[in-house]
Amino acid sequence: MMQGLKISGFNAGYPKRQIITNLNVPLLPRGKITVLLGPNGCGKSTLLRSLAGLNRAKGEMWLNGEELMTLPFAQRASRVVYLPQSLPAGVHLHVLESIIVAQRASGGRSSAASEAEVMELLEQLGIAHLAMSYLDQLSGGQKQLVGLAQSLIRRPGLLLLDEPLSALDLNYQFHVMELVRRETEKRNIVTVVVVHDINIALRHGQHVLMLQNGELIADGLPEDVITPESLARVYGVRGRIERCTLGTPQVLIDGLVEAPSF
Ligand SMILES: Nc1ncnc2c1ncn2[C@@H]1O[C@H](COP(=O)(O)OP(=O)(O)OP(=O)(O)O)[C@@H](O)[C@H]1O
Repeated sequence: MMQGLKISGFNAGYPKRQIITNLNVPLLPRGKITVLLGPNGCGKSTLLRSLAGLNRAKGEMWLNGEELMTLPFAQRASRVVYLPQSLPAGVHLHVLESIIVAQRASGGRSSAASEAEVMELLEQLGIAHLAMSYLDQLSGGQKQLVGLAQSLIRRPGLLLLDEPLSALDLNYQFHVMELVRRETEKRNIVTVVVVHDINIALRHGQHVLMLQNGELIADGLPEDVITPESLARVYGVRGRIERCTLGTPQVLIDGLVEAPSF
């Protein structure tokens, strides 16, 4: 049985607008973080939402040998969790309750998490002290961490995180990506994370997909996909890859490929 996520002939979009056309992704590995990159508006959120069954789509998606597109929504939702860019506003629950509610919403495939398990997860995310705080009284970054806890507690086979770092400070970005990497490995799941920061992708991604205008233009190891050529083609910037003293690759941007005219 094929392990990982395979996407074939995938089409997705909105009633009057097709965004993703005939997307084929040979295999996203299990136990590893795949980073999804691409310019604003290229279709990253549309793709993730469609994989989660939240947007209309056609085609095939195979997760560990099981075809998910033909499953009833509730069964698919127990296997695929999508964390949107921001949590819905106006939910008057405290953090602990919201995580228990999220877990119950996962369709009962996994046994109920104990309060101790939820608290341990909050501890790992550094937000245990917020367990009794109301969601609508949290900062943007704290809400993102709660969203991550709500996603992980549902024990998905496919975890889709849409810009989970956008409100986090530098230290938390690092901490959260390390946690997501550890959990992805421990749970042996497929995790896809949308980020805009190329250096986060290089440092924390173990596989990279690059989208442009709804089409997959590169798929592979971070250093094979993030190159001066792809940066110029996809983002229109002149970039080079340098190594820091610890050997980690970093992108330095020297300017735009074509200077804008004023
Ligand atoms: N509900 C909608 N109805 C019609 N078009 C939409 C809808 N939502 C998004 N789009 C369009 O689909 C295209 C892809 O949007 P999407 O949000 O998937 O891009 P993205 O790559 O996630 O962008 P960003 O990096 O800016 O978040 C955009 O042109 C957008 O205008």
